[in-house]
Amino acid sequence: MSCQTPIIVALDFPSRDAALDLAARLDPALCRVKVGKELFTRCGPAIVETLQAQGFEVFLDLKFHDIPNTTAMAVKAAAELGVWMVNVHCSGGLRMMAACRETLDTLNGPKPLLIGVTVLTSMERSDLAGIGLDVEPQAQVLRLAGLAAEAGLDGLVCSAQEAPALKAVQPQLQLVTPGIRPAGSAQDDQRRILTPRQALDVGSDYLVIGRPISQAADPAAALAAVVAELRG
Ligand SMILES: O=c1ccn([C@@H]2O[C@H](COP(=O)(O)O)[C@@H](O)[C@H]2O)c(=O)[nH]1
Repeated sequence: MSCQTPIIVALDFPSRDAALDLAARLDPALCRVKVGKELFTRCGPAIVETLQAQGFEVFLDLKFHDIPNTTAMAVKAAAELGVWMVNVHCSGGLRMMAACRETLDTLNGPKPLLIGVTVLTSMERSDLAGIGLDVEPQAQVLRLAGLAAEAGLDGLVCSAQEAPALKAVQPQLQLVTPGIRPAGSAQDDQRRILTPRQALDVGSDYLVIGRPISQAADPAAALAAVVAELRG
């Protein structure tokens, strides 16, 4: 049965043991898990298969960004691994995203949600200026969202701060929002943040939460607190 929770816990760890230690403290009925670049580069597909065997649906957060054929074949490999969600950078362009969509659509069986990364939640206006984009993050997110919608993607990675504007123009896209910080927790390197409750209230579909849970003294209690905040 598919998990009903909006919470995705980021397993950002340097080893299999550390990731599985946290997973053992989490309940697959209360959260999904995210495998990102650090853990996947250390452990490979086996860590995904292990987490799936433990009952977790896995978001493979490798943010593919390459020419259309290479990206589409990477997405196909992720689909064949049985992940629940996979993502590509929208800045790879319309043809790249469309190639991923077309490739997934040719596959038989369950397909992962195909999600486009817009503007990283660690970035603010000055970071965009540094890469030659003289624009507010939300304007760039909306531009990339239009391309993702045209390519037939299922959703976007964005900040929850952009959710109201996105839902107004692309209500069919599911919004996956990192940069979630429970009140009182450290901002770390994130810049465009909201609390779990705020994020859900403004239209986020999925909340990606890493360090506020993974680095907590009691990760299970930290997850339970987020669950309670969302129910309250
Ligand atoms: O724009 C983005 C895209 C991905 N992420 C990832 O989400 C988690 C957030 O972790 P925290 O510890 O809660 O900051 C992390 O794995 C990032 O790679 C993101 O933060 N922003």
